[in-house]
Amino acid sequence: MSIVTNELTFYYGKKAAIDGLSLNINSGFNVLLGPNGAGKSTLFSMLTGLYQSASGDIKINGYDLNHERAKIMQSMGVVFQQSTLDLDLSVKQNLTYYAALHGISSSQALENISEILSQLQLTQRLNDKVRSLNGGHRRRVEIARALIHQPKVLLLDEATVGLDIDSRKMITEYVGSLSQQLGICVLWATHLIDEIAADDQLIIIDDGKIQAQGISGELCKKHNVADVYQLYRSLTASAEIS
Ligand SMILES: Nc1ncnc2c1ncn2[C@@H]1O[C@H](COP(=O)(O)OP(=O)(O)OP(=O)(O)O)[C@@H](O)[C@H]1O
Repeated sequence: MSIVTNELTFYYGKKAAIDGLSLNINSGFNVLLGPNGAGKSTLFSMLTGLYQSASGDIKINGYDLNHERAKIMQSMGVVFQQSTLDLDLSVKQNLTYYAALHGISSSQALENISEILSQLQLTQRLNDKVRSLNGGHRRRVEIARALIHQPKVLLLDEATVGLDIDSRKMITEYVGSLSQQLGICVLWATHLIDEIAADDQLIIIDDGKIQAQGISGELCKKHNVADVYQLYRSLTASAEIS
């Protein structure tokens, strides 16, 4: 499982939001850390094929995004920054509809949903309308939806922003355990520094460029700083962080 980008560039008008970005990540929990405006969401839009790179290329699990997008999408799950759930449908309806889009049979979908909702402690909410769920539960439904087709690559853009501490902890631990148990390649974009463990793969992005990539604890040693916060401060121009 891998995501490899080579010299990616993306412009909004004349401004380069992604600027010659080369990334190489494999199975496991990979944290993409950067301040507001660093280019995280733009990179996600490129990795999902929504935005076309002005130059460079993207390979996901060995497939070229320009030529084999359908194959990539079959094994990619995405949780975007903004919710895309239908609030007036139930949890089950949201999930079964998405499973059907992936060509999963109803019986298989129900089996997958039951297992994932149980892991996410949401079984009791299966028939509730999404509108009645709190923010943490809605996020869990989005993660469940992204996992229904058993993806090999999982992208999450600021999945825990705005959630309370318990929900954040539950979601980060769950996604972290998925990446270990199933060998999924997770790319977890965040600007919340406390979500990063010393053994996580860390990619620091700023100004549309990778500023550092490696095991979080090792990067701190290499840059001779005490913690990720100091590492982040030393590598980003306008660090504003929670
Ligand atoms: N639709 C747009 N039009 C023009 N500029 C944009 C647009 N979207 C983003 N930008 C700019 O591109 C740069 C990268 O933005 P992007 O949203 O990718 O960063 P981000 O790291 O995801 O930030 P945030 O954490 O605030 O979402 C920023 O300078 C931003 O102002």
